[in-house]
Amino acid sequence: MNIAFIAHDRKKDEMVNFVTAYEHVFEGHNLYSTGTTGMRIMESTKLKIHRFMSGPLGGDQQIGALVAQNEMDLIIFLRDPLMAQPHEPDIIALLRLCDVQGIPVATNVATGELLVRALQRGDFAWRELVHKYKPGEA
Ligand SMILES: O=C(CO)COP(=O)(O)O
Repeated sequence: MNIAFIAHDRKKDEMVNFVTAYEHVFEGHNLYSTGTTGMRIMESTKLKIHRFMSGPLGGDQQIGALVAQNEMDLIIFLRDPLMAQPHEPDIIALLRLCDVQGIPVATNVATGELLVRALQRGDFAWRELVHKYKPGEA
C-alpha cells in the first residue's frame, strides 16, 4: 500500500511516537511524507520514506497529486487544530481530494490507530483492485 505521513510542527513528536509504535506494520509498505515529517520519522526508525517538499513549500500539494490519481491508499495527517498555517488552502485541498477519491485519512492518532489495525487485518486489500483498474483515468 502507498501510505503518506504528514504532521504539523506541534504534532511531529506525536507522529514519531505513532509511527515508531507501528513500525513493524509500516515497514512492508511504500511510504511517503512531507519533508520535515519524513526526516523526523527516519531519524527515529529504520523506515525508508520518500520525502516530498516541506508542507508550506508545496509538499501537501505533491501528495495531493498522487491522491488525485488515486494512487495513495492511506494518509495519516496530524494537523494542528490550534494554529493557523500559512498554506491552509493546500491543506484543505488535500483533504478535499481525499474525499473526492474516498481515501482513508486520519487527522488524529485515535483514528490513525483504527486505520493501522485495519491495515494489519487486511481491510485495505480492496485498494489493490483500485491500482489494477483505474476507471477515472482519461
Ligand atoms: O506543513 C505540513 C503539512 O501541512 C508538514 O510539512 P513538514 O513535514 O515539511 O513540516
